[in-house]
Amino acid sequence: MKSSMLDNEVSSSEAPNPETGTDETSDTESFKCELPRSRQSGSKGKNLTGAPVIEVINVKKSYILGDMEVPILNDINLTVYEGEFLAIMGPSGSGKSTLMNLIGFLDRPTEGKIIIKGLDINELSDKEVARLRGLEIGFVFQTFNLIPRLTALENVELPTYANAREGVDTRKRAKELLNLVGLGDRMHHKPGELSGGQSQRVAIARALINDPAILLADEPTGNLDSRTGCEILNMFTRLNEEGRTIVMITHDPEIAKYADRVVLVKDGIVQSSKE
Ligand SMILES: Nc1ncnc2c1ncn2[C@@H]1O[C@H](COP(=O)(O)OP(=O)(O)OP(=O)(O)O)[C@@H](O)[C@H]1O
Repeated sequence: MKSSMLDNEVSSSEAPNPETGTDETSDTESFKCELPRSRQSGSKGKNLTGAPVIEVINVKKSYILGDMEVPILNDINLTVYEGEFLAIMGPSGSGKSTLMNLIGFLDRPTEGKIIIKGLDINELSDKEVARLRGLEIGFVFQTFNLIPRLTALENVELPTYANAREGVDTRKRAKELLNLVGLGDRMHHKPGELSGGQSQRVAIARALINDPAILLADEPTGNLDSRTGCEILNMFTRLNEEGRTIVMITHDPEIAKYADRVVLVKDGIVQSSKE
């Protein structure tokens, strides 16, 4: 078990609203996230002495449309270190999700190398890639991507059907994770019976089921009201402080403040990287 977050109680700010039983709020416009102290300027200064956990080297990606090759990523170079919280920003259509999908082995680059924890995807079989992805990478998407006919508990367990760590009682861990994200009383609900914030909590629990080293999040708060979004970001902050490497795509500079470092993808390259 990499983190101790399972042992922690869900903080009151992350618990569902006791009056409504949901985590949705009506004051969506007025609410503003208070950045956790550890994220406020001057107190970040994280000492990243860990090994590179993600290396993107001279990566190009194009799509074939009809008989045309459309280049999306021209020459991406990016290193993410163990324990880092990185935000990826950039204009719509610039290729942020494409890059994330390459890092998460959901797609392969046209050229170049992606190395995860020292393993080069180009040198792995499809089976090895699937195992590395299943055990070391957790995904959180803007649209939650839960399976509608499965309960919250079954959705959280789902990744373990393909890949699971040896000796782990996955049912027990799935329940612990749902408790952790404040959904102990919603385990047997299906996604259609959950709010957006609750659905995203299920998706986070699912992403953590195999205790991955890396969390990849594509606009994880994009479909949530601001208060619920803050709660999800605070959850990410805690997961990061416990040692997980996080890469998050966002359009919102306020959300990017949660990260240690922000990179900008534009015109097919990583254009800037500011601490
Ligand atoms: N499977 C695909 N086939 C062809 N083109 C694709 C495919 N996937 C993405 N694209 C194109 O690649 C470009 C980059 O898409 P991508 O989703 O990576 O951008 P993005 O920066 O994440 O955008 P947004 O911020 O709007 O989500 C877009 O022009 C898109 O149309």
